[in-house]
Amino acid sequence: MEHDFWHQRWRNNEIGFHEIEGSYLLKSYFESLELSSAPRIFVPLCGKTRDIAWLLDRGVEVVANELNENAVIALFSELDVEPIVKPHGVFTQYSAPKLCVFVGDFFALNSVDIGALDGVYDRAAIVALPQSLRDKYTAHLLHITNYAQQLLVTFDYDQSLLAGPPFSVTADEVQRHYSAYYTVKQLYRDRIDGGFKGQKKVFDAVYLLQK
Ligand SMILES: C[S@@+](CC[C@H](N)C(=O)[O-])C[C@H]1O[C@@H](n2cnc3c(N)ncnc32)[C@H](O)[C@@H]1O
Repeated sequence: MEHDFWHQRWRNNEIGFHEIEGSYLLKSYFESLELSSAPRIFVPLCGKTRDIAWLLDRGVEVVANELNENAVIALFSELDVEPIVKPHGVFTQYSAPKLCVFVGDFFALNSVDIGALDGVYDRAAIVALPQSLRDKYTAHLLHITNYAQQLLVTFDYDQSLLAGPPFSVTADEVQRHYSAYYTVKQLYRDRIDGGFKGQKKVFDAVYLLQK
């Protein structure tokens, strides 16, 4: 999607993807990741997700990325944390103890920006991107995270019935992107009560990607 599309969504507060209580799927499946006692997790395309608060509460150090600066300002405000804000290459870096968010284009991030990681948490990141960008997204994510294990949360539905985002990312597509690098395990898939955007048959799914 064009950057303007997302900036406009944030400007108009069209953020139906945002979960006020955070994702119950993260809470249910986070323990599946094999983590050290002080893990460091990357959250791509993070919006102002409350999942970051949940991770911080568990002692996880979070490094994240988001295009829209107002989303990141809201993220810190809702955490009730005053960030240190400074330029970092083409990014603006918002940081606080145990949290660093790079504001700017995901595709401009590199592995040095992100540093060493224990894992990646992708919720509504791959599904935010159209098919034409998803190969590029997964290749770049693998590269900058040095193939760190992932907890991946997706949606799938009949794409012919609904234009994204969120886009439908099926189990086959997850395999196609990642099976050369990880063992891909589907931990969960179930129908979302009521579906979304007028579509009743929508599923969410959780995958664990580990070497
Ligand atoms: C569907 S939302 C998901 C946000 C968050 N992961 C969540 O679960 O609430 C996708 C987010 O990706 C951001 N985004 C889109 N394209 C991006 C890019 N190229 N680089 C960084 N962030 C991007 C959007 O601004 C938006 O906040």
